[in-house]
Amino acid sequence: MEGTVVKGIAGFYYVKAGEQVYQCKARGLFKKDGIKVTVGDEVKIQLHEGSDALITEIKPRKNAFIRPPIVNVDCFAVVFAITQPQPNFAIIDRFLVMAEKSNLEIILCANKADLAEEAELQRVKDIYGGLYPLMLVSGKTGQGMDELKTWLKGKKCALAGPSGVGKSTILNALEPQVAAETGEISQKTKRGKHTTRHVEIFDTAFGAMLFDTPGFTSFEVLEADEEELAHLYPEMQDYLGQCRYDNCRHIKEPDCRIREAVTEGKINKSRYGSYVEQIKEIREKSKKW
Ligand SMILES: Nc1nc2c(ncn2[C@@H]2O[C@H](COP(=O)(O)OP(=O)(O)OP(=O)(O)O)[C@@H](O)[C@H]2O)c(=O)[nH]1
Ligand SMILES: [Zn+2]
Repeated sequence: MEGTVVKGIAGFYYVKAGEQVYQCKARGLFKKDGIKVTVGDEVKIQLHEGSDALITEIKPRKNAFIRPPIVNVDCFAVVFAITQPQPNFAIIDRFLVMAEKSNLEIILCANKADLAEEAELQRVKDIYGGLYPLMLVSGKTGQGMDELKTWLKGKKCALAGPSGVGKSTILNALEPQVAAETGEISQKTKRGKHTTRHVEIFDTAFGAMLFDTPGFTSFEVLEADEEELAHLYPEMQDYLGQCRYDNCRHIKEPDCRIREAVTEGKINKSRYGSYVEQIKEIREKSKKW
């Protein structure tokens, strides 16, 4: 039988196959390959009468995240607030770069549309409108939720974004049942900062599977290298290879096509600023080693 690992606690894995969830054990067989069964895994299981089922095979993964530990994410909904708090575009772009690197579909959820001024909305549209599907939503009023559901349907999705932008509120608007269960857990988690908690993926009535990943707020490391970074900015693709130097990093080099495109307004300044910041960060990090 085949199914999806929806939860792992204390050595047990919970595998959803059809409408049933089976409590399973995983024997040592994966450990020798350095693989640990993870939430999101597609697996084969064997049922044993009178005892726990056994996971016998892990299917190849599409992608894998360490913090939080989840795999096979089809879609990242990167959430930010259009206002209150003001968007931190550098952080949004880091989420986007990570998502680009992970081979998954990206949608942007600009939340708190109910509070946003026209100018604030316009700024967000100017930066991201042509790059990614951009949804103006409000977890509070429900604006945009139907459109969001249509995008998420049929996929394993994670809401990602900084603290306080409204991820829990959106989750609640999408599927109150899921939010209720995760709310309880986060209450417990908030008591101790380093409490580890389990990750879970929930089936929704509208046909998406949602990872409950409240920890998906920041990144330990930016895993791109200098050369790769520009490839993770979709708007730069058309211009790569047209700079004077083959190894141009598009910072100060002469005859740089990317910087030209920024001047011409073809690449957004805010996005380019994030790129430069990330290059500097990658350089800093390589100095330490
Ligand atoms: N007006 C308005 N307020 C919102 C909206 N979405 C969230 N809020 C409020 O913004 C605050 C933060 O929302 P949360 O859903 O807790 O944010 P979060 O991203 O889950 O935050 P963390 O749990 O810290 O990661 C709360 O006070 C919400 O009531 C919205 O669309 N409109
Ligand atoms: Zn260049």
